[in-house]
Amino acid sequence: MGILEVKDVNKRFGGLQALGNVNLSIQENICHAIIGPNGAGKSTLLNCLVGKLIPDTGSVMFDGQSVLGRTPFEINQMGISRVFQTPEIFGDLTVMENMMIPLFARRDGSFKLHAYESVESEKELREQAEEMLREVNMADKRNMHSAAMSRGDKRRLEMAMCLVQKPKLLLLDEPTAGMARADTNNTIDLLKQIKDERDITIAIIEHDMHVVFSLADRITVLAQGTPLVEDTPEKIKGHPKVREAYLGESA
Ligand SMILES: Nc1ncnc2c1ncn2[C@@H]1O[C@H](COP(=O)(O)OP(=O)(O)OP(=O)(O)O)[C@@H](O)[C@H]1O
Repeated sequence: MGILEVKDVNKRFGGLQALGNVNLSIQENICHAIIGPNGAGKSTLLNCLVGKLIPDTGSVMFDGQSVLGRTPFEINQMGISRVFQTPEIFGDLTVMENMMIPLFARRDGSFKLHAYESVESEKELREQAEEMLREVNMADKRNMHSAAMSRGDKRRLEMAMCLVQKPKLLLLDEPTAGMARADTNNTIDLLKQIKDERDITIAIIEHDMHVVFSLADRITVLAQGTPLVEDTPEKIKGHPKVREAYLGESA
């Protein structure tokens, strides 16, 4: 039994079957990549996991509980954090101010920036933010305005904002999209470090095969809304069905 269990999920957009009978089991504490050609249904699947879309049929269980019918905020509170293609940070705020947002949200149960009662004081939260920034090598940038940072640093900050919530499952939606090679390699190194040092499960959608093969322990190939094959990176590399789905070669 995986930490995330997707069973018989279907999702239609009008006449288009975006997901058809998707079954997926993601095991705890591994990195599981979901790859597939454009339009395969990867983002639709991810959106079904975080409450942004509701499947027409099927079930999505996380850590033994159904995520269906819950809001994205409730799913986040269950322990699922998502990093988007475009970093979702507040450019007008400093790195430290950005870090405090998810911590206040977790403490107060919403994005209220001023709460009267608290279990954890602001000082404790700041210490947690500082510790997290040290872990991702951003402590020296704590007072920097986020808008002024490189794309790689913005991504690093967004990951720190997710990780400080101590998620059990981190969902990454093309984390290196649009990055220069150096920033991509830094992001790979950061994710390897996160994998090695934390009890965390990572699910990643990614087009860059260098990133996928550097990080993934298991790979599911999605084609036309249905999982085609799931295996280790070594087996996936030479799989005839994968070559067919990507390159139009006959198996
Ligand atoms: N909100 C929507 N309304 C209508 N059709 C949609 C919607 N979202 C996605 N689709 C369609 O569903 C199919 C799957 O799209 P999805 O974005 O999940 O694919 P993807 O594998 O993530 O693609 P890419 O790699 O290009 O991001 C596509 O044909 C897409 O056009």
